[in-house]
Amino acid sequence: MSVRVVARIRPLLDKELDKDIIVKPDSAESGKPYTIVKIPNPKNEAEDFSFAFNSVYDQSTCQETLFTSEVSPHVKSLFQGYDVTIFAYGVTGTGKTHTMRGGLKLAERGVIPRLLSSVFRRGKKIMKDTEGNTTVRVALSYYEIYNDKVFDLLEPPEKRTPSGLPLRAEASGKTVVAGLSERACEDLKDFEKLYIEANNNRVTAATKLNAHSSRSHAILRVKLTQTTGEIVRESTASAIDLAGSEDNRRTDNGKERLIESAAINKSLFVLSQCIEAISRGDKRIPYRESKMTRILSLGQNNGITIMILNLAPMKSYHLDTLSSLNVSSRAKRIEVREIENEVVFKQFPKTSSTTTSGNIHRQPLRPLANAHNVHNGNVAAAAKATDANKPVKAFSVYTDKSKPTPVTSQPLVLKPLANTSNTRRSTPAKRPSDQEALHVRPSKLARPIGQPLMPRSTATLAASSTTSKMTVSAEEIEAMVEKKVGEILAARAAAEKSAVPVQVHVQPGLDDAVQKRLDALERRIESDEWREDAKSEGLRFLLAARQHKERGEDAAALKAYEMALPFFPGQAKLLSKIERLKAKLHSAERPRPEHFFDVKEKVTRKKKRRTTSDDDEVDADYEDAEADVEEATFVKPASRRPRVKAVPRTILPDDNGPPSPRAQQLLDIVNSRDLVQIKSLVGFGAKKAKDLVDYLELMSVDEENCIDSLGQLRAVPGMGGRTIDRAYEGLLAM
Ligand SMILES: Nc1ncnc2c1ncn2[C@@H]1O[C@H](COP(=O)(O)OP(=O)(O)OP(=O)(O)O)[C@@H](O)[C@H]1O
Repeated sequence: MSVRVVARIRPLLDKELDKDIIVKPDSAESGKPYTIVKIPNPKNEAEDFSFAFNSVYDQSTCQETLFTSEVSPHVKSLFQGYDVTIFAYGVTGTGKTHTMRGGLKLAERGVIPRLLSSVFRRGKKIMKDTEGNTTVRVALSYYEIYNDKVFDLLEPPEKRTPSGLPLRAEASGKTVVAGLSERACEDLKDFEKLYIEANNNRVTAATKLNAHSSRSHAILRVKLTQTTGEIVRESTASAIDLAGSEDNRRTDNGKERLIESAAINKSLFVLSQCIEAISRGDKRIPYRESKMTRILSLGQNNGITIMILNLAPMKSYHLDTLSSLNVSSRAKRIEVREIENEVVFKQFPKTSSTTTSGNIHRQPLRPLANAHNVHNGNVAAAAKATDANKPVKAFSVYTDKSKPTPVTSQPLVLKPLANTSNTRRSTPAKRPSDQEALHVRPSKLARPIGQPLMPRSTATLAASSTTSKMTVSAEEIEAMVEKKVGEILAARAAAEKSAVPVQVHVQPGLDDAVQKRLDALERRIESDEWREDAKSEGLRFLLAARQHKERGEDAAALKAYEMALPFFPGQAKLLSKIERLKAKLHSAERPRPEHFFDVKEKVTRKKKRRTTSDDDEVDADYEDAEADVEEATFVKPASRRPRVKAVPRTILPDDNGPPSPRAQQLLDIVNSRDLVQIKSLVGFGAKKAKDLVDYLELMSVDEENCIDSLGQLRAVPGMGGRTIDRAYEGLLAM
């Protein structure tokens, strides 16, 4: 993934005064374009802080200049199959909506209408140039995330459900919004009509700071589909107008606005955590902690990301501006490499013998452009080969001079080339098949002779660094790629076919305790402990299976276990469960109680040592998942995590009411921001304590802004689930 971070300083508005300007652009060398933002140190105004960006746009920058410099070059990449994400970040009232949406007049149109206009123009040209052989289709989705819930903006507000639309992890690792509508869009007029209508649906509420403050993150998704015969190339441009971060004390917010602000601050905080983690090169990016970051998938997605930091130049925004400058300057350290997308066919090649023969006429994978992908085994390996000192997973640092070249100027190749979620995993896969596929990815370098699609310099570099290591033949690679794609498609088909409800619902007949544990598991699935989206999908199936089993619905349980199988392929215990259920259904004899099997299996599993290394990884995945299902349902929970000992279940005081003395004690400890005190709470390790303190620091620059209720505390990232209950119960036990 590549992230380009630019800053835009807005002009003064009517009542703002020149003398209050404190934010200024600067250049690294005189006469060069601006790349630095300067702002005084609030504690010593004689001293300036400098923040470096890829580009800085001053108050005089018009909409066209910003678009031409920052977005327009990536439209070509979009048509080459890359995903492009553009998001505006900044404090309320700094010009995010102006930048993304803009005004109605032609000159004032923002990034979004200009992007659409560009896409339609280029699409028409392609259709004309290919005399209709290539068709280009544009479809729009538009949704908002309000209070961490997703709502479709193309649907009227009456159709909204209180809980909003769920997110779904695709087998490819991509996170999508389930049930989101998509409208085909023929031309700019179509788009404008849809866009205006949808914006009327957007939740906005006036605040003291800005009379038209947007209180939700708005995400426009432009899906581009180019079809030439059987070959489909799909890519997506996402334009995101983030809600503004703000300081509640200055906005005189009421209760409702406070809740909105908490949700906004939470998601922006998680965004900043993700950015920080990526820039540090962490393995674990906490992107799953808010819906917005899950959808953005920072650090997970491929393609091109442009972050526009909007800034107001005045003193009244001083501390907020500093905070957002801090976040964005971290984003600037995110690695700057793009990844080529993988191949997909409109129709997956039939499983006839020809597809596995050496005669197939499809390209295994697209050529390496100027890209190296840290998530991709072979490219990372190639990078390693060329730079032994550089860790494969490391992120490189921008130099201010290096404006990232999005894609090499290769011609539009009407070859199987698509950005599809179907064949891509965001993280190194755990399943053996995926591992295998990753290891064989040198296929990108084993392009059939005579098709030098790679720019020469890149090709030479890549080849020189890897050819000596090539041990797999083109046919073998073909077969392996085929196998990999087949597996993914099978998993997807299985998931689509499923009639088994995979969401956890309240089930009559399950007692409260069991239901609570199921709910807890559901939350865990959503939490960062389930970083592997595909794995959590598999877990959902397992969970559904266990519910069915508990209710004696063996046929449905069998089906759900079968649905889980693609996520844990070849997993022996899962297979044996399936077999047992089949046998049980077949014989229809009265079985022993199901939980008897489970307990026994669990004990046996614990005693047994695994021996086959090939199966280790998949078994570990499966067993993790299965252990969680068991823990959540019927078996005495395994003591995998420390528990509060022998404390009778406590009734917590009303989350949003006045805190009880004990709750107040908990809040005092939290508000102390003292790591030692916070770490003394049950369930708080060093990391959790630090995250909490960081959050409090980010929420307010001084120490007056405190958490006043357990409800507010629960809204803090990482404080979900039973965290607060356990800390509270722990205090009682002391
Ligand atoms: N570059 C600019 N040129 C002219 N006016 C601007 C510019 N940027 C922002 N403005 C004006 O500043 C005001 C606030 O901008 P805008 O509503 O876009 O802020 P925002 O960051 O989207 O706020 P919120 O987070 O509340 O949605 C608007 O009146 C807008 O027209």
